[in-house]
Amino acid sequence: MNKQTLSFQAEVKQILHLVTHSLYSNKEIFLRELISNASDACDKLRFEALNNSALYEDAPNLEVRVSFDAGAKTLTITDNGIGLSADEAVNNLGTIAKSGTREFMAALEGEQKKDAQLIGQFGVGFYSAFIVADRVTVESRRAGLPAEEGVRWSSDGSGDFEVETITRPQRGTSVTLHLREGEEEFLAGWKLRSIVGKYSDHISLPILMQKEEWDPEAKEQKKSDEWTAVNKASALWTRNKNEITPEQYVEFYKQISYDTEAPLTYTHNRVEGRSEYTQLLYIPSKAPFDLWNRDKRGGVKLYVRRVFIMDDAEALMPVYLRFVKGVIDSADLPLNVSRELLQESRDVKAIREGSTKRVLSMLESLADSEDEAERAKYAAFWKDFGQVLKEGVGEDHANQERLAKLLRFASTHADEGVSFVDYVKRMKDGQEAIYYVTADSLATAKSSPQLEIFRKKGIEVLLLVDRVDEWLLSHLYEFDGKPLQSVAKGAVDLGKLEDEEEKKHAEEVATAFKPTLDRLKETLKSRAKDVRVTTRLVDSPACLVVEEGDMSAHLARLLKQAGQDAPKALPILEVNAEHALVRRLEASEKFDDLANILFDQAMLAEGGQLEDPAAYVQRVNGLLLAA
Ligand SMILES: Nc1ncnc2c1ncn2[C@@H]1O[C@H](COP(=O)(O)OP(=O)(O)OP(=O)(O)O)[C@@H](O)[C@H]1O
Repeated sequence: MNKQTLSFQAEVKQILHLVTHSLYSNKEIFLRELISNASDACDKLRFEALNNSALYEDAPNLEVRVSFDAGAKTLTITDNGIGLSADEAVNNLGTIAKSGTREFMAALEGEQKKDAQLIGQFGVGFYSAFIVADRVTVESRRAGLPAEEGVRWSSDGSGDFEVETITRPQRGTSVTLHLREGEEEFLAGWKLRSIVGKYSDHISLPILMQKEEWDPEAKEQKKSDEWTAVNKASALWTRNKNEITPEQYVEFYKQISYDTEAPLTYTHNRVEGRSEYTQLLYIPSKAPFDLWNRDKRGGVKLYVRRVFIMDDAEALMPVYLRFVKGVIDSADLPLNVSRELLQESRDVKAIREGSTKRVLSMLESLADSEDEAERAKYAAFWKDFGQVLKEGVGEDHANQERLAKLLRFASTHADEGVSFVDYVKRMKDGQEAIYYVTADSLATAKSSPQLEIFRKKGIEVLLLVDRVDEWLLSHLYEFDGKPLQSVAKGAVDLGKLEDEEEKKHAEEVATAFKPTLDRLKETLKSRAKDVRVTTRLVDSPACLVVEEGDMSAHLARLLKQAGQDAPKALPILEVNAEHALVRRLEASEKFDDLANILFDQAMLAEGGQLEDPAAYVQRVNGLLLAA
């Protein structure tokens, strides 16, 4: 073919115009695109050669070379992949507009129009060369064609391109960029290496560059004839599990997470079925400093067929698993997937569900392990990440039950590490509910007067002292069919755990106490919704509880601390009619003072604050002096 000048197709012209005039940030992306095309071309050769190994000619090792000529101001990306025939060059590099073209242009006209990253999302990667080049020359020969059937394609990216036949002994393609004025930064080895490292490290082919050495006389870097790989050239996750050592897994984790410590655990699987993908997911051993930032994007990188697509693909993991690091490599997603598309994609949904389940299984196998060291790992995980995992109970209904099993609490039985499963195993005969108390600290929780009857009867109570626990409780009502019941809400109903005799005795005490009770109600009517006799106390004279549907006093305090309005519901004062102090009320001349002191002390015991501490002190002092 003699030299021909052809016109770009109308839409391609528009794209080129936009590319050269609108993309100012992240220009370096062009290298990723061209390397990705080169790697695709090698994949295609590999595929075609499955049936025709002659296509490898005398160069069976597939590779990509990146070189530059500072004098000529050119940058060249060469591959020995499938190559292009003259017809393919004409069609694929100028005549046939791609399906993503129109969307790409619409996006460019939108808000973020200046970001070159956009180009990668729409399958028009080749044209990104024109962001930094005012002429692009492609020389190529398709594998299997004779050397004389090579092609040269060249364009300045305005309206036309030229094609001609050339002789090209070597198979594959080289794309040469004649850099624009002002783009000389891409003529430095270190710069190119850093871009390759950033975007193309996990391309599984070697990306080679000429080794450079410092020439002290010329005072510049001199290229040697030796070509070395800039990337690691092997996507770890694509290799077979049994070919990867634990050290390699750890090293890879450190590379992608910037963590200096080894991960707690990891999982590596190839998932096949409706959606095909590989997952390599790690759980760090320590919480990062920004764990609490829910807006922080996830730590999972998305690859499509080994080509890096994006970091922080939050659509791949639920927010409550934001500490998970790793790689997901999809075989189904298009290379041009955008964040927006990710949110809607069914494949991504399947990946997210599958990966969530994987992470949970990973945690379960630690938590339920026969091996004590593994269980200790779970305890360490829980210490750092437990509160974040609790968020999942409200956010991930599909996995709520599995998450509930992974929760760990303090209880009246042990200061940490109590699971619902442990609790249920220890439930007393006839016990129907899982009892808990919420408080600001373990000490306050442990000394809650409301626990007394439970202690006396040997019933375990969970002590919930994390800030997120109240929130957790608003999403989790039961475990294993057993309702979660606050010991500080509503009347105590130990149901079958109470025997008839006790009930009868309590009723008698209550009847005898009735006149005093009425006086108490009257005295405290501005402070307590109700005053009643209780059986929940053993050693304490009184305690405060709230009505079944009301907000717990602890939650109300948390909201107040956070500057939010909490509904003002008066508490109920419950008194232990058999306590010496309460008995004293009846005959006391200082009934009002004693009544208020009882109320204030109940408030203090549950970690609350007195509205008028001075009045309390005065009353106590008055009584002390009278004694
Ligand atoms: N190095 C190469 N070797 C062989 N063919 C190439 C090469 N680079 C580009 N091509 C051809 O040019 C076409 C257009 O490339 P372009 O980057 O614009 O889109 P794409 O590669 O199909 O999509 P994407 O950018 O999402 O990978 C490719 O589909 C391919 O046929």
